[in-house]
Amino acid sequence: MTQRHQIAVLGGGSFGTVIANIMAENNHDVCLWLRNSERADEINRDHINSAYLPDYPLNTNLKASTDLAESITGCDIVFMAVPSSSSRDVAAEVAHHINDNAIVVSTTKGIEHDGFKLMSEVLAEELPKARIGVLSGPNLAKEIAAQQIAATVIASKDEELNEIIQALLHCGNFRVYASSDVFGVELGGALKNVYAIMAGMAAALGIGQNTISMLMTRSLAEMSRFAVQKGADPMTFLGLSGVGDLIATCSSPLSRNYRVGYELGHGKNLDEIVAELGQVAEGVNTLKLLKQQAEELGVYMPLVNGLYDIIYTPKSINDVVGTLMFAEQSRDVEFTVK
Ligand SMILES: NC(=O)c1ccc[n+]([C@@H]2O[C@H](COP(=O)([O-])OP(=O)(O)OC[C@H]3O[C@@H](n4cnc5c(N)ncnc54)[C@H](O)[C@@H]3O)[C@@H](O)[C@H]2O)c1
Ligand SMILES: O=P(O)(O)OC[C@H](O)CO
Repeated sequence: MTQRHQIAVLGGGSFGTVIANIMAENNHDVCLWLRNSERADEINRDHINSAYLPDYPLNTNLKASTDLAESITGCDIVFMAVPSSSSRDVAAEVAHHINDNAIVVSTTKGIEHDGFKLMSEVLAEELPKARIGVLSGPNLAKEIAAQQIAATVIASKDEELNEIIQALLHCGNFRVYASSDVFGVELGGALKNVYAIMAGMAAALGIGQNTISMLMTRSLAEMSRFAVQKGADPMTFLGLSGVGDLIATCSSPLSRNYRVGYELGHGKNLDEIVAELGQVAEGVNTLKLLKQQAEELGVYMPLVNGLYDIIYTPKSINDVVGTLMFAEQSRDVEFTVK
């Protein structure tokens, strides 16, 4: 018989709710921590999170709480599913209540403003005794909630942690692969959000399949070039957390980042789009950080620069496309060419 774990999932948005529910279905004790007491009451009473996933019935084993101490105390596993802008603050609070050597898994696909830190790095600083992992992959929460088949990656150097998380989340429609490349898995999840904005914008302009293929493939090349410069293994980008998530997010209106791009492509203002979305589109923040970091490292990232120019400078989409198409002739898959 598999061990029954006591688990807290921090963040009651769409992804937090979905993973919490899978683990509750797998017969673990799961508490979803969220700030909104009406939503917590609704989950406990009606077993639904109507604000995020109104058609997704929740397992009656899944409890919700607005009390962080109550949610975490005694847990051996904690999942972080809050936006990157809140991760450090939440982790600092978690530090007061968490068991030594508990497992903490980040699901957040974003980058911290100061120092270009990924969330596992933030967690390691705030929770130095925790065993840390990262969960990332092509995981549009609404598709998982609709019981569509999906897969993800758990990444940690701690092989036992990987095995525990694989067993926790595995079910008939969700499969978990393992990796030891924490940095590569996490970086892929954060970077692809930027290219999803671009893909959404392109979709709004009615582009064809050749153009879509070019955009996605050159996005992967650009991400990989950046990753190599940061010391990451570009091969990880060929997996689910890299190209897999890039395809999902660049192809689906269920992605918030794609939707931001789609509205931009229709001429809407960014601030208005973000306010109307009401959920986190991490790519908006990541774009600025990525452009700055690429400049500091001297990495050539024409797609990132072009998107930045369209959003934050008076340059039009046509100006940027013109610049990209007449850039110096280049090699394909050049990041592997020595
Ligand atoms: N939705 C997906 O398909 C998906 C899949 C995989 C990973 N992710 C990543 O997971 C993270 C969360 O995504 P999501 O889809 O659940 O986002 P979301 O916007 O649906 O939910 C985030 C939740 O966190 C809450 N929150 C924000 N700041 C908080 C704070 N300081 N304390 C407590 N709660 C706070 C928000 O109120 C919201 O309920 C993102 O980084 C995202 O990239 C999302
Ligand atoms: O809705 P998005 O754009 O944050 O994308 C969600 C997930 O990252 C898809 O894997």
